[in-house]
Amino acid sequence: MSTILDVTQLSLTQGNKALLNNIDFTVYPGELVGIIGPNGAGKSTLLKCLSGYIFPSSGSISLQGKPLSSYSHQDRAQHLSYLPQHSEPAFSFLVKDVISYGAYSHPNQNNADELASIIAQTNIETLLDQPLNQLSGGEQQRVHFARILLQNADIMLLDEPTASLDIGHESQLMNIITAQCQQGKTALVALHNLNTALEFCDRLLLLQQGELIAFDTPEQVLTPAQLRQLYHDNIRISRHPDTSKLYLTPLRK
Ligand SMILES: Nc1ncnc2c1ncn2[C@@H]1O[C@H](COP(=O)(O)OP(=O)(O)OP(=O)(O)O)[C@@H](O)[C@H]1O
Repeated sequence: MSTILDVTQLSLTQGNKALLNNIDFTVYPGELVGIIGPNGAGKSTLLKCLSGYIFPSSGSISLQGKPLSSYSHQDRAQHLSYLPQHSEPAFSFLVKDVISYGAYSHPNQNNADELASIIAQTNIETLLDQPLNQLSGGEQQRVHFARILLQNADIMLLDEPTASLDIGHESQLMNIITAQCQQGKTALVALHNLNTALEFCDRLLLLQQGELIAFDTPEQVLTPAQLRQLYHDNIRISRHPDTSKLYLTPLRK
């Protein structure tokens, strides 16, 4: 199968600090890839490079076999969507207008049915006529995710899309991403909740201090030895009694 994303020898240096150091990986269509790693590991920096929002110091990023830098803005927006970790609403845009910006890259398509379905899936029916900057953090996150879904790009780059969500909405959002990937979309999602990463992701890309430490199936990446190296004795590593999957919780000392 041909790849959808090829990252080769990607490095980014700011001052004398290497934020990303010789990162190599490839992603296939339909994959749900979790990007994990401790605070400051470089997850957001990597996603910003992949989105074209910032430029690497060296290395290359190919999207569907073509250099990312060769895409026009509109072309790129049709192939790739990006949900940043933080986005402060500067103006009091209405929720329904914010979502509609998702269709900006394909203005001639009639997407009324798709829009209605996305609004229902993300549970934002009652928010549509409200100003975005008067919503809670989790509500704003769901609105931005709805905008990304409407953009309908081949690859979604999502930076901690569940960070402000309650566990029910977290599950809903991850299941929507899973369904999208089953229909052929590809997702790269930065996550801190490792149980969520274990439950939903096909592969995990583990970063630490700007280095790619591992890129493999969740159980191959999150070995007890690796977890101890990353999080020391701050976590409890067990197996879930129902699923036998690895189960990680903060440890009270
Ligand atoms: N514009 C910048 N200039 C210099 N250093 C930066 C810049 N942006 C980020 N960094 C540094 O790069 C490193 C990686 O930051 P990044 O935001 O990518 O980490 P992260 O893995 O997403 O962390 P978190 O889990 O806390 O969100 C951090 O040490 C950060 O201080």
